[in-house]
Amino acid sequence: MSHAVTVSELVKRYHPHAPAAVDGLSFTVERGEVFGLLGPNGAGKSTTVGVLTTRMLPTSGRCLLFGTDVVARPARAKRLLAVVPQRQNLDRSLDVRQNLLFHARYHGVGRDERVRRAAELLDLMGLTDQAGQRVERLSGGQAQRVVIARALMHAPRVLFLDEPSTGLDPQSRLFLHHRIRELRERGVTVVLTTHDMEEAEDLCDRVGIVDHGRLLALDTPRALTEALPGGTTITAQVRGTDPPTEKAEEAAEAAEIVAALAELPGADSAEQGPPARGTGAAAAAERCFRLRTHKDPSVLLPDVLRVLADHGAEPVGLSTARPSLQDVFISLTGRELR
Ligand SMILES: Nc1ncnc2c1ncn2[C@@H]1O[C@H](COP(=O)(O)OP(=O)(O)OP(=O)(O)O)[C@@H](O)[C@H]1O
Repeated sequence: MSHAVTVSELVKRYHPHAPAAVDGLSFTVERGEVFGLLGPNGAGKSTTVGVLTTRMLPTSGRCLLFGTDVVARPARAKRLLAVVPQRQNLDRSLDVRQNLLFHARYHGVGRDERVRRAAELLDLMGLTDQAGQRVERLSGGQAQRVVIARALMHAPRVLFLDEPSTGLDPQSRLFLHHRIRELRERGVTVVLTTHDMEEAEDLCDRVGIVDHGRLLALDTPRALTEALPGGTTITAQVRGTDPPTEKAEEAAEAAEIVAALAELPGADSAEQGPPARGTGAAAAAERCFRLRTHKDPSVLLPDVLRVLADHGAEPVGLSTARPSLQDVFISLTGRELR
């Protein structure tokens, strides 16, 4: 069975002498998967989606949707796909429901089926109350939902979302993420582009990290972060001594704590770090210890607390942090994503 999306050695050059915007990209997307292309501005994500959605021609390489070549068979490819662009392009002269119905008619969906699908999608997107409203009166989040509902009216098998959360408030973003998961449950394949690593981590079954038109890594968010050296960090904030002990004594005590933490079974390394909380004298007096592990951190937490208690150190905060996709990007490129 063919993949939902196949991209092979895709190259796109906007000008003959300009560097390639997409530079030999290859990946596949499975049926029913939420797949994310994650990368900074200018990485080539929108260009890749542009070729896949027949909006632009590639310089070389091949793109297939469910086995259909998008360059050789663009009309057939268009029936299989829907795209939600970065900027909403609703028809301002129509109301919400009419936007959906017109789109379906354009795609040859019969009358009864159009009406049925519009009602179902308005409900799915939480827009039933806005069905008769002119689109210019909608909020940004509502308009985004109408664009998605409209895109789904011809029952595409793969939905492309270009930076779907840009400009959305946190509540609308959450709503959108729920709906995208629901679409996956219904068997729709979703390909989204984002430069938001939290979005990619939350939503995507697999993520392809792109930079300068090239694929740097591709895997599940979990596998990408777990492959990083360093593993999970456990941070313990400890109350300062009162009255403050001599500097030398305090340093010796801290070194003992660090050594004991580093010796715990499952610990990869330990160190003393700068205090992480607040400002002022109390915070300045706080001390912070960090331990890195590749094991389940919850198993280590009781041991960490025991080490602190053994040294008379009173914990005031304890937290764990798994590496993020941001850390993966930094390790791959040496720069931050944003
Ligand atoms: N129409 C165009 N003409 C010339 N160059 C273009 C055009 N569109 C994009 N580019 C260039 O191609 C490269 C990739 O751009 P693209 O928009 O695909 O990246 P992106 O990863 O989607 O970034 P963003 O998140 O900013 O949309 C960039 O260097 C961009 O300047």
